[in-house]
Amino acid sequence: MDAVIVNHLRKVYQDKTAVDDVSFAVKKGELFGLIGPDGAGKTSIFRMLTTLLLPDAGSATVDGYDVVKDYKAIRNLAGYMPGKFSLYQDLTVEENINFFATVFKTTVAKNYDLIKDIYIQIAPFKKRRAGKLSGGMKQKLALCCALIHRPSVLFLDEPTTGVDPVSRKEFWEMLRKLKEQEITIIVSTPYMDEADLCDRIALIQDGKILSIDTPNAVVAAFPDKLYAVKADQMHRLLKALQASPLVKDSYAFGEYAHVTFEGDLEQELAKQGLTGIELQTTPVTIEDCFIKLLKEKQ
Ligand SMILES: Nc1ncnc2c1ncn2[C@@H]1O[C@H](COP(=O)(O)OP(=O)(O)OP(=O)(O)O)[C@@H](O)[C@H]1O
Repeated sequence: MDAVIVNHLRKVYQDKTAVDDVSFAVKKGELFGLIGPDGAGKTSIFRMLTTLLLPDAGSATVDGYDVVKDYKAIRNLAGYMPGKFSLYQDLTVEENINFFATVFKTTVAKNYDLIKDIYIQIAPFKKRRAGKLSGGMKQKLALCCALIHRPSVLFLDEPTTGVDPVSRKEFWEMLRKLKEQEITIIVSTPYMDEADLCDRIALIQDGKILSIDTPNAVVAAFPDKLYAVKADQMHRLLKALQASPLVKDSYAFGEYAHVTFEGDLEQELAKQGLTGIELQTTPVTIEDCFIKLLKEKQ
C-alpha cells in the first residue's frame, strides 16, 4: 500500500484555484519532494493532507486513512512541520518538546531514540527560549517536535527556507537518516538544488503538477544538448540569443545564459560583434527542466 495517495485534489480560494486536479502517490519509506516556487500550491496540499483544510474536490489518503473521514487517525500518525515557525516562542527548547509530547500523550523518553541525533545538536540550548534561537536551531527544534509522537508519515513544508547553506545541508542529512527509520517523508522546497536529494519529485506550478519522476529521470528526459554561454556584453548576448534563428531556447542562468541550438552559434554571435564569447556544454539541472516545462505550458 502507498503511504500517501492523492486523487484529483482541488482547492479554490474565492476565485483562485490554488490546487488544480493534483494526483500523485508516495511509496512507504520514500523521500518525496514537492518542488515549486512561492504560490505554487504546496502549502495548500500539505494542509489538506494533514487534515487542516478541506478539499473542494478529489480525495486523499494517508496510511490508508481518508483525509476527511478519518482526520483523527491521521492527526495521530502524521507529523507536520509547517513552513512558518510553529513553535511557542516564549517556551524554552525543552518546554516546547515536552509540550508536543504531552499533546500526543507520549513522553520524550519513550521516543528519544528517534530524535536523539537531532536533539543533541540543540541540547546545549535547552533552557533557551525558542524565539531566541538561530534559524537553523529553530528548524531542528521544529523537526524534533514534529517527530516526538513517532509519526509514520512526516510532512515538511519548506523546512529550509531562510536557513543558512550549512544548516540546509545538515537538515537534508537528517532527513536521509530518518528515511532509514522507514518514515515516509514529503518535503516541499522552492530550492531546485534540493530536488536531487529526494527519491522522487513532483514539479509544481500554479496548482498543477508538471512532472513526477526520480530526479535523474526528470533530467534524462531533457531532449537537447544544453550549453552555457557568456560574453563581455551579457545584455546584448541575451538579446542576440532570443533573436537568433539557430536558437531553440535561451534564458539567463546565474552568470551565464543557458541555450539549446543547432548550427554554428559561436560564429553567428561573433559576427554580431559580441566579444569574449565562451560557449561550452553544461549538465542539465532540475531548474533547466522546470523552465522547459513551464515554457511548454505557456
Ligand atoms: N486563504 C487563502 N485565501 C486566498 N488565497 C490563498 C489562501 N491561501 C493561499 N492562497 C493563494 O493560493 C495560491 C497557493 O498558495 P500556497 O500557500 O498553497 O502555495 P505555496 O506553494 O505553499 O506557496 P508559499 O510558499 O508562498 O506558501 C497562492 O496564489 C496563494 O496566494
